[in-house]
Amino acid sequence: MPEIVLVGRSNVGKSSLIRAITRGAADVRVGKRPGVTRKPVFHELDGELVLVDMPGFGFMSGVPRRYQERVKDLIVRYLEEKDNILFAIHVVDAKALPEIAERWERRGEIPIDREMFQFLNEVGLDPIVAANKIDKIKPIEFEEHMDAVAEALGLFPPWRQWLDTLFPISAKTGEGLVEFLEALQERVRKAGYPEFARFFRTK
Ligand SMILES: Nc1nc2c(ncn2[C@@H]2O[C@H](COP(=O)(O)OP(=O)(O)OP(=O)(O)O)[C@@H](O)[C@H]2O)c(=O)[nH]1
Ligand SMILES: [Mg+2]
Repeated sequence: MPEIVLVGRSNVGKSSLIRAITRGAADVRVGKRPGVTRKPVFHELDGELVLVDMPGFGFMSGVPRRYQERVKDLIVRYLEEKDNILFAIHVVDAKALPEIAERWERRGEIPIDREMFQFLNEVGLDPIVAANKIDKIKPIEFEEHMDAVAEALGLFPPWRQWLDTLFPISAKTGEGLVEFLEALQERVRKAGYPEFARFFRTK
């Protein structure tokens, strides 16, 4: 069965986003603590398309580094080996990402989200980015903040150059959800499955 895979750091809202885009049709566990989703979770839509909720990668407080490494390896191997993935949804915490990326860069490291985003592009998974939790960003800071989100992913600002790739959204308030659903419809059509657009109806 064709798959759409959701990847992202722990606690960014991957499970919440699945719940939002399927409007409760998928039974999804959402957690207060990072690391709630520990294995890929498969949500079948009408026995035709699978949404795959991957475990979160990156730092999680209270979780051994060994485990974090294993999760990252599992995700990379999964994405490399499967040939039925239509595209990937890369979920980021739009509020937290700029500061996290800056911390990595100050240490002379490549931010893990930039690395993942590049990897998804390299393996041809045509990633679409859900910049989640925008309800936590002050409206007056929104444009500048989204530029920083783009930059953290290695996309040159202004972020509005990337309107077909980067989608500000809140799984909590539903802001940006319609635009994101429309983009998913477009993506499944482009991938050769126009009939799957019905899974992403805007109402
Ligand atoms: N304010 C706000 N909180 C959100 C949003 N989306 C998710 N959350 C909260 O963020 C926390 C993590 O959400 P999950 O959906 O479990 O995140 P996840 O990416 O699946 O996490 P893992 O399974 O640990 O990788 C929960 O407390 C959610 O309620 C959002 O758009 N805005
Ligand atoms: Mg989860």
